[in-house]
Amino acid sequence: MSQPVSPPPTSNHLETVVSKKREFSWQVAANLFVSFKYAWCGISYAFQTQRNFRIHVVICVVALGLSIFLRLKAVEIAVISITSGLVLALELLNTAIESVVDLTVKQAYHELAKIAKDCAAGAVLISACVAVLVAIALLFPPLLTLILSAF
Ligand SMILES: Nc1ncnc2c1ncn2[C@@H]1O[C@H](COP(=O)(O)OP(=O)(O)OP(=O)(O)O)[C@@H](O)[C@H]1O
Repeated sequence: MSQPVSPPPTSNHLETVVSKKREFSWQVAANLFVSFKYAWCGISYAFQTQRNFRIHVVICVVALGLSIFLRLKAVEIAVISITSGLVLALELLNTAIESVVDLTVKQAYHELAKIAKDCAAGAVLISACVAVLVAIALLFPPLLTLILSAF
């Protein structure tokens, strides 16, 4: 049994949505500086409320600090920065998705809410595993050399 599907939007409908300058938004940032302020609010919220985000921030700072201390090549520091930044960015998106899901279903159980949250958490997990592998591959050899040279 096929489910009823709504017809695709007409080009006229799309023009209406696009031309009305985000009429569904409660507020739109007035300028670039205000946009940065809201972005910082999001980062600050995640840091205060998400234990995993705090852990990832600490690990990223340690990894970047070590890569500078161990005088890694610029390209290696860039790779560690990219993988670290990806973890933090996905953690923020995970928090955003959690909030939207909670806003939508509140405390009710819904299979689609579970899929959305589980997939968002999975994205963070994959990026974190890749970041750890990259950090081990790039930091471990010079770290081992440094430790062995101390004895
Ligand atoms: N409304 C819901 N309906 C169905 N399952 C839910 C719902 N809310 C949460 N869950 C399940 O509980 C799990 C944990 O929910 P939570 O909101 O803490 O997300 P989380 O991704 O684990 O959070 P964090 O990233 O902070 O650890 C989700 O991954 C999901 O499997």
